[in-house]
Amino acid sequence: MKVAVLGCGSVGSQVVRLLGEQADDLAARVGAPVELAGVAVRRLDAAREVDVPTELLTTDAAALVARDDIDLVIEVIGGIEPARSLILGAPEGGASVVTANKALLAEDGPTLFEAAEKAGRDLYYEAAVAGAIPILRPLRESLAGDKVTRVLGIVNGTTNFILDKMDTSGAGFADALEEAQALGYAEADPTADVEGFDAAAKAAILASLAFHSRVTAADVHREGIADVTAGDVRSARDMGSVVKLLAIAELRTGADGEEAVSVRVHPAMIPRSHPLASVREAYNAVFVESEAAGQLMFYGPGAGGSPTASAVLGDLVTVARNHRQGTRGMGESAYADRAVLPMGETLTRYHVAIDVADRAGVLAAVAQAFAEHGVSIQTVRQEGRGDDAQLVVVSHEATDAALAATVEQLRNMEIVREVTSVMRVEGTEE
Ligand SMILES: NC(=O)C1=CN([C@@H]2O[C@H](COP(=O)(O)OP(=O)(O)OC[C@H]3O[C@@H](n4cnc5c(N)ncnc54)[C@H](OP(=O)(O)O)[C@@H]3O)[C@@H](O)[C@H]2O)C=CC1
Ligand SMILES: N[C@@H](CC=O)C(=O)O
Repeated sequence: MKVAVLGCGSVGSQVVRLLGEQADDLAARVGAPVELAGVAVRRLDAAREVDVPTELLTTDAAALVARDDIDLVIEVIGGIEPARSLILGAPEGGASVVTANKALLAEDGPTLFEAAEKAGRDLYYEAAVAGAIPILRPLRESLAGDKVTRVLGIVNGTTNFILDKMDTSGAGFADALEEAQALGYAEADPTADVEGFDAAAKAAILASLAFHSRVTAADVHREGIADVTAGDVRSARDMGSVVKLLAIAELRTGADGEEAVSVRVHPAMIPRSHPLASVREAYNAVFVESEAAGQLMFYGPGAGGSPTASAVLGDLVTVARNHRQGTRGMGESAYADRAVLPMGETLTRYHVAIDVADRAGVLAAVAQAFAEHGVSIQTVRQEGRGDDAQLVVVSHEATDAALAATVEQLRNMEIVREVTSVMRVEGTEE
């Protein structure tokens, strides 16, 4: 089994290391030696976390993929191009593909699956979602006989690391991000993490598999953590909650009465008693709810070179075994034709902190604003007096559009000095 590794950064270097260190075990599991045949990089002279024999290094990834002795291409370059062309080129040349590239899969997955299928080759991508956690195989295979109704999780290690540091050590956003980058968790451009693009790509992949539907990154409502302030984190703490960046994919009934898919990524407050609240540092966790199985939880390291390489090598063994048996794994399941629900129609809950003028009737006026949009209030409490007076409101579930309109109205009220924090709330309504 001859393997070409494209990219030798955080993930690729660990794939190369494991291919060397586990060579005997891999050969035993596959039933044939697994040989590293080449490693494509951008810079030949860059310092690497692993020693790669000079004769295996190349900057010509396309030529490596086109070699007719390559059985498997592992793509860990990332981004859209040249990754897409290389992944499309591999099956044409007779090789299967393992990739960790969620950005590309969420943008153009079906094109890649079709190319692999047409050529009778495998395309596996367990590492693309939640690092080392086996979550895609369970969704695709173990739960294939069940009906998944909801997937809820923390799927970005970098943002979880940042929010955790802000909560526990009072670290500033920039310092926490720098630490996450040094640890190899962040994407080449950390905007993808911070602005929620990475989590949105993973949410699209999860939703596609969970609901057998075609969901792309563009279908996902996305908000990152760049606007989460120390005040929001403090506000959450005062409520006995934490702020997490959540990816939520669920089946809901649309306005037309048809089953639709709702997929979103946004920061949310969750109670400290919620299992997701205890997911620390760069760990990820994914809850899956299905009709027959009930609730399942998957937890583990969601980012970093070595954990991600573990998932890549798991796929390698599967592909190699298929290859030895002259077969290929099941392709993606047929796509159900489900609409994607607009965010405005999605049911959510809000936590709103409002600096108000401390005078009679304030509470009634604020409650009236919520009522006018059909949003009922779960709890409201007043903090401080005089110039420091603040109302903290937590709503019951309502459409996101109604909640957003309520906040807009609050911002325009004369008695409201400032709406200081608006955040969605997840977890049981107590
Ligand atoms: N880091 C993580 O925790 C995780 C990453 N992933 C995914 O894994 C993939 C790789 O991520 P990561 O290892 O962090 O990325 P890095 O930025 O650390 O590494 C990228 C590698 O690709 C090489 N490269 C870039 N452009 C080219 C090119 N045109 N031809 C050949 N090689 C090229 C770079 O070469 P050079 O070193 O010479 O610059 C580098 O070795 C991405 O898709 C990412 O989303 C998935 C899960 C977790
Ligand atoms: N940048 C990503 C890496 C893994 O997918 C993250 O932080 O989760």
